[in-house]
Amino acid sequence: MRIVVLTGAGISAESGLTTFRDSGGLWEGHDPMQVATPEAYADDPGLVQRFYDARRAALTQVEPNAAHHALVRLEAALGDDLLVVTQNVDDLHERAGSRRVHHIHGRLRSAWCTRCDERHDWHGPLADGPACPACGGSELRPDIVWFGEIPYGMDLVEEALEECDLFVSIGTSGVVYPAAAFVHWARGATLELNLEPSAGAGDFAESRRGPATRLVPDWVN
Ligand SMILES: CC(C)NC(=O)[C@H](Cc1c[nH]c2ccccc12)NC(=O)[C@H](CCCC/N=C(/NCCC(=O)O)S[C@H]1O[C@H](COP(=O)(O)OP(=O)(O)OC[C@H]2O[C@@H](n3cnc4c(N)ncnc43)[C@H](O)[C@@H]2O)[C@@H](O)[C@H]1O)NC(=O)OCc1ccccc1
Repeated sequence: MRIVVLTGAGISAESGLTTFRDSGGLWEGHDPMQVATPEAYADDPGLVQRFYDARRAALTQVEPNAAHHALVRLEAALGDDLLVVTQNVDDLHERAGSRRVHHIHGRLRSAWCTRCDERHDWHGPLADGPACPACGGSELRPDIVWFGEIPYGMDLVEEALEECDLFVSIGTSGVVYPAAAFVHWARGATLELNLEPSAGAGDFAESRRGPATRLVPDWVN
């Protein structure tokens, strides 16, 4: 049984990470959808860097939850027949022990040098313009896919969806594309596990309602 699991902010909500739409959504009075754009970074790089520095720092205050851990158990059972595709930029899947995780929208704990194109594991702030460990330049940006930018590894994801026997979507509102279209790209059966109906709920063969920390372990066990 080849399974592709798509996760969104809802799987990390019970770990204490605010989702995009549930937290009243504002950051320093800014709509995240406005800050997470190359235009915002061009206009006010300091604002965007502080946005991601704050979220990167918040990772030290949270731990993976029962939903993340259940997917680790599923990976132990399925091995390479399970792929977790996440829209999340947090590292809770990996900290729970998942190995086969693909971040289509990037990672908070990675910095990308737009001068030498190197990527570096990064835990500290970027707002103070640190030097790139590879080229010494000061053009490190968050390794995050912003609105209007192409998500990472779409070929890998498309192939996995075309070959899967089951596609499961966990904790996502189904509003942001191309992730919101994956249910249509999936060849196999489709299941949604979400607190409330997502925008694409009607496109799933089955939808279950409830918190991820209950729904995901129940589904895996
Ligand atoms: C807003 C939307 C209309 N706009 C888009 O989709 C745009 C434009 C667009 C492209 N195609 C379109 C077609 C139609 C319309 C618009 C478009 N898309 C893009 O720009 C994308 C790039 C989008 C990526 C942007 N970056 C992010 N993140 C990183 C940044 C950052 O994190 O700061 S998106 C970001 O927002 C999205 C947030 O959604 P969710 O994760 O679902 O979170 P949300 O808060 O919305 O919902 C939480 C859900 O969880 C549930 N929940 C809450 N608590 C729990 C709980 N406890 N348990 C269970 N469930 C729970 C709730 O009920 C809720 O349903 C995530 O994807 C997240 O990564 N790029 C692109 O299309 O390039 C071209 C292309 C495409 C394909 C191939 C080649 C080229």
